[in-house]
Amino acid sequence: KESRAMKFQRQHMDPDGNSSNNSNYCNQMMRRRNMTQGRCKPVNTFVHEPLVDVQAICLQGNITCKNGQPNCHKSSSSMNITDCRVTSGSKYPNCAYRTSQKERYIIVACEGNPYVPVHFDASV
Ligand SMILES: Nc1ncnc2c1ncn2[C@@H]1O[C@H](C(=O)NS(=O)(=O)C[C@H]2[C@@H](O)[C@H](n3ccc(=O)[nH]c3=O)O[C@@H]2CO)[C@@H](O)[C@H]1O
Repeated sequence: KESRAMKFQRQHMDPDGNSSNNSNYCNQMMRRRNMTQGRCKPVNTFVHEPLVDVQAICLQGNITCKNGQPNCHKSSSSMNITDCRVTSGSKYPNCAYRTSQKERYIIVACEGNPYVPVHFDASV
């Protein structure tokens, strides 16, 4: 069974990638990372920073997550990310995404021992 930490990495980590001038990045990556099975996952963010830097976010002060839990943390600096958003013309199983490259602070939820990211909450 995939751990929540590994699921977070599968869904959100792409340290060596970037989507600048690759409008197909999300179409490729959403499929490659298994987020187009059963349905097209509507929204997903990939983070183009080293894993250790994203894990270090869990050391920041606690903030409230969108779901009201108190175990979210915001990155201390902005990060290179790609937002993938399903297009209106997208028809399962041919999931079609808009690729948006951004520099944003990111907010993740952390859990466990070791205390690591398990959920991507938002970017700001
Ligand atoms: N505090 C917590 N602590 C611990 N765990 C927590 C906590 N909260 C949820 N989980 C768990 O996480 C799991 C999960 O998949 N949550 S999810 O909301 O659907 C993820 C969102 C995110 O993947 C994506 N998104 C969204 C915006 C964006 O900018 N970028 C972007 O990528 O869209 C998804 C839907 O929004 C689920 O098991 C839930 O129980």
